[in-house]
Amino acid sequence: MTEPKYVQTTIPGLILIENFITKEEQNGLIENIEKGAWSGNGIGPNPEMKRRTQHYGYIFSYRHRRVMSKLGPLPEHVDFVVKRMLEMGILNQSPNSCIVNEYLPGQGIMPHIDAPTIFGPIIISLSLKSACLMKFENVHTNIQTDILLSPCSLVVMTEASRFDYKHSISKNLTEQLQDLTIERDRRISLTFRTIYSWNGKDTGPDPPAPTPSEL
Ligand SMILES: O=C(O)CCC(=O)C(=O)O
Ligand SMILES: [Fe+2]
Repeated sequence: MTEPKYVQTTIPGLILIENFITKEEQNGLIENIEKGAWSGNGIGPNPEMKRRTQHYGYIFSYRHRRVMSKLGPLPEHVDFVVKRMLEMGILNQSPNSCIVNEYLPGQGIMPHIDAPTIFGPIIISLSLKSACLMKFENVHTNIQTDILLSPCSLVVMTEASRFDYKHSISKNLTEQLQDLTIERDRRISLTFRTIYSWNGKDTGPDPPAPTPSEL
């Protein structure tokens, strides 16, 4: 089995681990995800989104920029991922939200900071299938840095990388990082977060609306 490997980056607070899961584990996850209910492309709860998503734990509305409802615990097929994150000390508490994103060739995500009023201080993304670049832009200096997200890798945004950098994924069909050329293909990611402004109550008060730049 290929061991998880920590990769050094120049972005403060960013943790990058290649081979966080094996190819077999990736295939098992994809098989389960394909059976799940996709939203987007006209289908609720996020019908306006071109990119398809699946929401585990809580339903998050991108249009309303808030958590809409609680679904329950994360599904069993992601348990081994959470267990490994806890064992490796990446988190000391299980996340209560996981959003699956599907990026077809030509799809990406605009530069944003995940809403700090809604989501906790650690944002984790597990990459499946196609590699892509994630661009980090320092909001104070505007300096941009590309990070390679290879299949089966885990990227963990903490501290400055989580709060002082916007992250984005381009729509480009081909990407270049030094000598490496990436032909973008279908990518699936699982983003693990802790939703803390929801207070664990379905009837709790709405979290404060974040400013557009926060999302
Ligand atoms: O697809 C990813 O790896 C990141 C997704 C993301 O940044 C988000 O949903 O906020
Ligand atoms: Fe994000």
